[in-house]
Amino acid sequence: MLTRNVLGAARKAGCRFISTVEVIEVGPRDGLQNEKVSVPTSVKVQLCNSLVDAGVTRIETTSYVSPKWVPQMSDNIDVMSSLVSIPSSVEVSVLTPNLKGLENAKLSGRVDTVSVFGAASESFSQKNINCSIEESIQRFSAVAETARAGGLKVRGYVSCIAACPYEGPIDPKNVVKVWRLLKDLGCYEVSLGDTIGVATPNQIEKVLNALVAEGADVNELAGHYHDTCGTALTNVLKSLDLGLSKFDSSAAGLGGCPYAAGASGNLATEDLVYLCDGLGIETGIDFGKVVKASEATLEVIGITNRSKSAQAWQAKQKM
Ligand SMILES: CC(C)(COP(=O)([O-])OP(=O)([O-])OC[C@H]1O[C@@H](n2cnc3c(N)ncnc32)[C@H](O)[C@@H]1OP(=O)([O-])[O-])[C@@H](O)C(=O)NCCC(=O)NCCSC(=O)C[C@@](C)(O)CC(=O)[O-]
Repeated sequence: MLTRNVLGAARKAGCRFISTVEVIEVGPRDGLQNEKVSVPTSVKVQLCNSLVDAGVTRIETTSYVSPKWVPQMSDNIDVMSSLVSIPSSVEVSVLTPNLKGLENAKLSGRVDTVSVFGAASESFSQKNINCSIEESIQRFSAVAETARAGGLKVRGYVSCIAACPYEGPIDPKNVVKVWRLLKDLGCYEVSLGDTIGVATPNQIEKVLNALVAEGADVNELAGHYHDTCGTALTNVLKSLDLGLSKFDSSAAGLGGCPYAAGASGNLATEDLVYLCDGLGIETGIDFGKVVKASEATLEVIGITNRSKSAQAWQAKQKM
């Protein structure tokens, strides 16, 4: 339960009565997929295990896509075979664009959820998965049917909810159209991707209002906001105000999409947790442990933590 003070703070910040936020950690997949330095499997496994140790209860660990298209994820089978001991209370998800990906994902024995990923932009669909939106839904339909028959949950993504790197601004109607198709094929949750991180809160509001007007349940939506223009946290705040309580984020703000030039990382998990902690919203995640979780990965890649709140925390630790 929220205390009166916390509720007051949340109201002041414009948030509705949200007391818990579900964080879907996508760093090991979305965060790493675009890194040019090949990250050893053992480091990816350590990242996943440390994030779970930090309190993460939903984690996207890898993707079963073509190794020619995304070489960084080519060790998907090895990564997953090292993660079999992740507690069953943690929901493990992976990307599967087609039946081949699904069949490989099923081999691991530790996948709870497979994610299919569509786009509200034709051009992005072509560049990302080499087919039209319509063709992608046909593929996803086969994936969803087989996955659900095998007891797996199916999550959907809609990329380019505000803008496309090739087509520019995207009409919310196109987002609604793809959301509906994904829902109809059995996705229990649809994650809304501001793929190139350019959306501002008013645009997020338009998209969410358009979805809700067409019958979307906010409890079955997640925000997936990249932070290219520094607006990801404000988009979270706006989304909380509109009733969303699930957000994808990436430890250390790692990430970028191989088919969206210039798109920087996801919203950093640290910044999401910091915001929620300050608003008195539970995430179940230990801030300091998340900062530490990505240290080895960052060292291999040769970069520092991109999260502002993590940087401030690290500076304080050195004092
Ligand atoms: C979708 C495909 C596979 C179509 O690729 P394609 O070339 O059209 O597929 P294909 O069926 O013609 O197969 C070509 C080759 O790929 C192989 N292949 C085919 N499927 C698989 C598979 N599942 N796993 C492993 N190998 C596979 C297949 O076996 C064959 O191998 P070959 O005979 O040439 O040796 C390809 O376009 C692809 O892998 N694209 C990568 C997409 C990707 O990972 N993008 C980044 C993730 S999406 C994202 O980041 C956005 C998101 C989700 O985060 C939300 C947001 O921010 O908006």
